[in-house]
Formats: sequence, structure tokens, C-alpha cells
Amino acid sequence: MKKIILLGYMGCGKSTIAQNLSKITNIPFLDLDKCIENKAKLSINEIFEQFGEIHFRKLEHEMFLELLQSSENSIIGLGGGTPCYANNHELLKRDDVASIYLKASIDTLYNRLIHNKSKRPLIANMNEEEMREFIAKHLFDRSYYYNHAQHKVSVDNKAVDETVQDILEILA
Ligand SMILES: Nc1ncnc2c1ncn2[C@@H]1O[C@H](COP(=O)(O)OP(=O)(O)O)[C@@H](O)[C@H]1O
Ligand SMILES: O=C(O)C1=C[C@@H](OP(=O)(O)O)[C@@H](O)[C@H](O)C1
Ligand SMILES: [Mg+2]
Repeated sequence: MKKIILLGYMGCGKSTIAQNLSKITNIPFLDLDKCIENKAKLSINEIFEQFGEIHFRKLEHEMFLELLQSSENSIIGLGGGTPCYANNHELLKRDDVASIYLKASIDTLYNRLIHNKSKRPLIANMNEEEMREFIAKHLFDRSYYYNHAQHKVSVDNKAVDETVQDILEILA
């Protein structure tokens, strides 16, 4: 069975959707950020603070390869930046994975992230205006990498269950 990879911008719902998809399919869910935190015994915030983003990107690439190498079935929730560094986007095209881009609009992302920014070091210290502008520019830059996914699901105005159903249809 192919490994299922969920990708997309911070707040698009990778962790939430992967968890729910895992419950329905009984395929174990691995959150890349959580795996990095467990291995480093530090939170994502602490890794950024103590070692910087470049070091985080190295850990992220290594952990992504490690998860892909395992022979177990899994749903892997990436971090928002994963496809955009270390040529990770090329791994999204592999035959042994089904990669799915959870595509969200700037408004959807802004509305979710405004209440959920403290654990995301890239936006934690921004005010509302800065955040909206940052998301707009950053999403534009990153879309090139996200578009390497094999499949795309729009998540705007959809409940968690609806997005999960859309993914099940892709996988069927
Ligand atoms: N329809 C929805 N689908 C996914 N997440 C939603 C939805 N509505 C609200 N949310 C909230 O948006 C946030 C998405 O965050 P998360 O799943 O951590 O995304 P990511 O891992 O992509 O950064 C969560 O707080 C979740 O509860
Ligand atoms: O977009 C990014 O560069 C990041 C997204 C985060 O994951 P989520 O997308 O799950 O928030 C986490 O990996 C880190 O804070 C960096
Ligand atoms: Mg996440």
C-alpha cells in the first residue's frame, strides 16, 4: 500500500485531517513535526530558538526520509514548509506514495492561524496585519512546491469530515 502524504500551508489542516483519516482507515498517522519533536526531545519552537530554522530544515528532511523508508503503512502529515526545502518536493512524486495538497485560500488560513499561531515560530510574533500580508506572499512563493503533489483537495468552507471524504474518494 502507498504511504499517504498530506501537505499544504500552515493551518490548512494537515494534522487535524490526518488524525481523522487515520481513525476511519485504521492506518497509523505520523505527524512529521511530532516525530522531530520526539527525536530531538524539544518542541518546534525550542528547535527554532536554540538552533535556528536551517537546522530545523535539516532535521525535517532527515525525518521525512526516515518515515518514507519504513515498511509500515502510514498517513504522514508534513509541516507546512517540508516540500519547500532540501528537494523534498521531488519525493512527493514517488510511485510508492500518494501525495495530497490540502489547498486553502488566504482567508481560510488567516482565520485559522490568527487563533493558532503561538506554536508556529514563523508567525508567532506577528500582528494581524503583518500576518495577512505574510500569508499572502508566503503562500504564493510556496505554491510552486505544493503543486508537485499528485492530488489536490480544496479545503475552503468544508468541515473536517467533508475533506476526509474527498481524500477517501481520491484513494479509492
Ligand atoms: N474544516 C476544518 N478542517 C481542518 N481544520 C479545521 C477546520 N476548521 C477548523 N479547523 C482548525 O484549524 C486548525 C488547523 O490546524 P492543523 O490541523 O494543526 O493544521 P496544519 O497541521 O496544516 O498546520 C486546527 O486548530 C483545527 O481545529
Ligand atoms: O510552514 C512552516 O515552515 C512550518 C510549519 C509548521 O507545521 P504546520 O504546517 O503543521 O503548522 C512547522 O513545521 C514549523 O513551524 C514550520
Ligand atoms: Mg501540523
